[in-house]
Amino acid sequence: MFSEAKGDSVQIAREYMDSLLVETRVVGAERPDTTFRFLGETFSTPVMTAALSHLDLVSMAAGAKQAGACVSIGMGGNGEMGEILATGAKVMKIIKPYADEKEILSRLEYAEENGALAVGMDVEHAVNTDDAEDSVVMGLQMKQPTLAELEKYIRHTKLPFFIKGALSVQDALRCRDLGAAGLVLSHHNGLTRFAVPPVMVLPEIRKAIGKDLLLIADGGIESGVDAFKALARGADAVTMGKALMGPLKENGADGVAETLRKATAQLQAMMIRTGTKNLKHMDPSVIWEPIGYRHG
Ligand SMILES: Cc1cc2nc3c(=O)[nH]c(=O)nc-3n(C[C@H](O)[C@H](O)[C@H](O)COP(=O)(O)O)c2cc1C
Repeated sequence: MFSEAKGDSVQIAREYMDSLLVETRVVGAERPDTTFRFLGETFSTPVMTAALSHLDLVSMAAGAKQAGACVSIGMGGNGEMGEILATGAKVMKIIKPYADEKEILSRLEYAEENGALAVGMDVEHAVNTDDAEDSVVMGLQMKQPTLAELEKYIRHTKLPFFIKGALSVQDALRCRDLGAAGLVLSHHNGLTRFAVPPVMVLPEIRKAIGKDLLLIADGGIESGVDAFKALARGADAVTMGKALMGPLKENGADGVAETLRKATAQLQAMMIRTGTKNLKHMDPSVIWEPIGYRHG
């Protein structure tokens, strides 16, 4: 039997993130620019909102828009998606791996017809954590999509398609071959026990796929310092989830905007301290990691 406490992937990811040290390169550093160009749009920051659900996502989107950030949204029907899109925020809709294909196709079609920026699927949420049963989420049955099904969903839409839950080179290569636009590297709040932290596996995935896929690091991003570490290790963007929930509850859209702006300011400070002039010049060699795990 494993230790449940030790197998908590959220905790493992936190400890790994905090073990990473940053080398300063301040001499002659230029004022950094956090402008983020993504899927033909320009954002003020590469810090996005995570694909949350069962919350006031309309205010979340309004706050992200205020801060010039891209929004991802999770489970929810087309009605809610419409209200979120009406805020004018740029939205990536992450669709659950529903067993009923109609649920997937209708959301893909709605997202495309109503101006979403991108879509995706959180494939990591198909099965339960501690048995091999398919999950039931909010009364809706999930199912692990086959490669053929995933390819069908990707081809069903003209929108860029992101696979959320890929966390290995094997999955990254498969997603690229299926025609995905990118990955959200995630273990979905520890759904997989003892999961390799996204920020740990990032450099290996980046090396394997080069620029073929956009990489978004998800999980445990609580500050601009965390964001900097993920970006330096090869992410194009990061998402912030739980860290936005308190500010959303307390101050609605303004709380979300303020938190995203603060994270972006912290990211900018880390960039100036490391001589990183913009997001295109992130350099993994500024990060020092303790010698520890090796891919076995
Ligand atoms: C309340 C809540 C609802 C979530 N709903 C979804 C969802 O519907 N779809 C999804 O892909 N992920 C969902 N997630 C997972 C988040 O997108 C994210 O992967 C996870 O929270 C880790 O990021 P964080 O540490 O920044 O929160 C949810 C997380 C929370 C806390």
